[in-house]
Amino acid sequence: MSGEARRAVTVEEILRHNSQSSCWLVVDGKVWDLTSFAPQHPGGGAIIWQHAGRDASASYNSIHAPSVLASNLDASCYKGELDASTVTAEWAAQTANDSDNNNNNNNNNNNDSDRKPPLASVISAQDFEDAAAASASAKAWAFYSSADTDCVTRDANRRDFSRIRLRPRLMRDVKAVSTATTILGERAGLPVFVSPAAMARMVHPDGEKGIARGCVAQRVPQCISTNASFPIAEIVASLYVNKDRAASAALLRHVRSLGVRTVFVTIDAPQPGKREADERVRADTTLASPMSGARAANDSRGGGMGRLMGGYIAADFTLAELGWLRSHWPGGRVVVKGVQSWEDAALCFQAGVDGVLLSNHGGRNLDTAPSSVLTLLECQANCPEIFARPGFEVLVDGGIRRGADVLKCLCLGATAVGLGRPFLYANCYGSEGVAHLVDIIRGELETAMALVGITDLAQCGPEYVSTLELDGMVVRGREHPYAKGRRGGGPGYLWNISMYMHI
Ligand code: HEM
Ligand SMILES: Cc1cc2nc3c(=O)[nH]c(=O)nc-3n(C[C@H](O)[C@H](O)[C@H](O)COP(=O)(O)O)c2cc1C
Repeated sequence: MSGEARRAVTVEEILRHNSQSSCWLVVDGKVWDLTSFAPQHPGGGAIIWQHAGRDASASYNSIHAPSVLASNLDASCYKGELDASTVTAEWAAQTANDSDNNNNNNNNNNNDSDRKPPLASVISAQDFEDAAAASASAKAWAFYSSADTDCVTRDANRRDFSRIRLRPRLMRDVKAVSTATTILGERAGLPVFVSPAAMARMVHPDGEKGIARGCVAQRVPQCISTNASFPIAEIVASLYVNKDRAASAALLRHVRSLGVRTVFVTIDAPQPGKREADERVRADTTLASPMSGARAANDSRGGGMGRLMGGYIAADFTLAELGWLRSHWPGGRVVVKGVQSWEDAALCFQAGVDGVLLSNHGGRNLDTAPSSVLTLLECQANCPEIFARPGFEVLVDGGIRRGADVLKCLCLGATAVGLGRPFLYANCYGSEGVAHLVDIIRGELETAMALVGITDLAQCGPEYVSTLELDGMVVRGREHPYAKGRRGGGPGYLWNISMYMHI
């Protein structure tokens, strides 16, 4: 920052930039010009314009790490230090009103401890979910829990696990049960990893860092979203996501240089879903802040936070570009996340990637897509070869809430499973909550393993599950069993992949 930019800036001057056409705001005593950046803000321009000419520290700090502004904006956007001697009671009071509005509508971390039960009384993933429902802000709860339109797929992800029954084999020695395994070449304490989820800071100031701390000791690998609340270097050692390929390549190089060995490419979000609970909360916020201009961010499909995230996503990343991705990820592993049909799983397998994550984004993008465990069954029925190649991993996420769900996936050929929302919910308690969740899932898995008669994950096999209740829903082959008519021929098989990186 230049010497000139370090000058003291008066409130009177800041107030001259209180509009969309000239938008300055103060964060932690520093004055920033966000005029050009605001329309591209991934969380929407409205939230920034709402604070034009004011102090935005409370709003900013509840979501972002201190370094985000400086590391994403050009140095010329920094205007100097707030001249504290010029702060008037009226300016300070307006700022306080804004923060109250924002905290009520958007953020949290304000005195929620009395609404959460003590951690020691939490004994299941569902208990964590209930604790989050009771203690997170309306905004955070809507963002985390919502899913596309009628939430059919989100709910089926969970329900289909209860439709698969375990088949115990008894009279075996199950005194010593081990859940240790390897996931994508990394030693792991159990066959579970953290699925990437944006904005973990909405329920706890430590955000993804808290999840990381809770996982390291438990040897649970964490997949970090490019929409994380912190710079990546602060988590493993926040990312500004850019859909232009050169920026993505630079991002890959940076992440690789931090020692990250696996990149997950999420393909199931070329368009974000229509998450109505999330959109309704945003609509409420807009109404509460008439000067925000947020209506401009709403279109006929709604303007929730999830929808705004879509601005990041390139909808033209295709199978052919997996080679490009590999060239920018030398020596590392590539996993394709969001596979929802056996045909795409087989294509990824043939393309030579290191694995697929069978996932429907927790039901957040395309409602009525198959539950993830149904996709797993579909792969078994149509392309069993993908389970046989050493080194090619079939991972699953979506609706996994119990150790028994983990066991069912492994018995059906998965090498490991991801949990998304449970980690976000556990993070309401910070890293301690995250570690506690891992303990719970491990304990449930050990019990389920012993009770079906196995002591090591290598012994998992399809003989321990009955899938009869789901078998009628498993697609076989490429063709519809009887619907053969097609108007206009159709485009055949197209692959539309988004460039949405994860490490
Ligand atoms: C260069 C600076 C900034 C960057 C790179 C940035 C980036 C982001 C990103 C990636 C998101 C998440 C979007 C999503 O995943 O849905 C977000 C959301 C958000 N940001 Fe920023 N941001 C910046 C500045 C600010 C400032 C100055 C404020 C305060 C006025 C702010 C307040 C918020 C809020 C409140 C959200 C949540 C959106 C919502 O409530 O719907 N950000 N930002
Ligand atoms: C709040 C939230 C944010 C998410 N953000 C991302 C993301 O940034 N990238 C991504 O690939 N998947 C994202 N996902 C999807 C998860 O990685 C995962 O596929 C899904 O949550 C698994 O389902 P579950 O929540 O039922 O465990 C997100 C999920 C949630 C709930």
